[in-house]
Amino acid sequence: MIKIRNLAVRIGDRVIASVPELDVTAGECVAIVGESGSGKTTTLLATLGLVEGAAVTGEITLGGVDVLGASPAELMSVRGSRAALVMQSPQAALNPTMRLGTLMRRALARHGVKGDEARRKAEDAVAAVLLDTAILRRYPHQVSGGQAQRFAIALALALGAEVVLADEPTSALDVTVQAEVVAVLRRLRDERGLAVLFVSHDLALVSTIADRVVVMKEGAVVESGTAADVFDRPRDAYTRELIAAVPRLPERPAETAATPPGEAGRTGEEET
Ligand SMILES: Nc1ncnc2c1ncn2[C@@H]1O[C@H](COP(=O)(O)OP(=O)(O)OP(=O)(O)O)[C@@H](O)[C@H]1O
Repeated sequence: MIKIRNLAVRIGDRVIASVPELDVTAGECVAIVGESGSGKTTTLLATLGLVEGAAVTGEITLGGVDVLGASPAELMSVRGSRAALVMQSPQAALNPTMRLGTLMRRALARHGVKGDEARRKAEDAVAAVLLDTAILRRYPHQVSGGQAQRFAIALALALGAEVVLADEPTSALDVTVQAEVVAVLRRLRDERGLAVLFVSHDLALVSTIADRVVVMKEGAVVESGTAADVFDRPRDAYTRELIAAVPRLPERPAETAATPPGEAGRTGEEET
């Protein structure tokens, strides 16, 4: 789904993100963590071909498309369908004058999906993120931040997204709502094989979803490995510092990779 090799993003002489190797496969969540300015967002935006004003070199494949060699039209097409960006403030990205159902229908129509099929896809996607279909009749200002976030994920699913790139998707939300949004992503990863690239500075939250973790500092990867390796046996001093700064890491879901699909990482909170 995502393959990065020898990525370097430079502004003048300064390398703001350098990632030798990063893969995200179907049914897997990889988190990039690190303090502010470490290069997390730059890496995510480079993966989508959205970095501007910087020189990007290396190899990036997203949903089968060679991002650095693709035409603008090819990039638009992969971003609009197979890969979706979920941002911090989804409400800001939703047209305030349209009901969510209209918004979803218009997006589907642009992909040639109309009528009953569009209605069915919209309802399926909304149910997949554990929202009531009544939400489709509401305007963006009539839903909470967590609901808007989940609707944004539903929109991506309806359009056929196989990979979601989430940039601090939960930092504008309170803790319980954060847990709900992450539970939805976890469920979609486990049940639909969604690939998730999750960028966050919140290690406690990351520990509840990541299968693998990449730690960045000052634009470089200082450590990467399975969540168990990075959280339980950190090798790098900076990773140990980051972990020490978290009051108490929540218990991670039972080893996600070894658990059959549909069972991994499920907790009661997602049913709320
Ligand atoms: N277009 C740009 N022009 C100049 N500098 C930039 C640009 N984009 C990013 N940077 C710099 O590159 C570095 C990495 O930024 P980036 O946003 O990737 O960090 P981050 O780890 O995502 O931080 P945060 O958690 O605060 O979002 C920062 O020092 C930032 O100021």
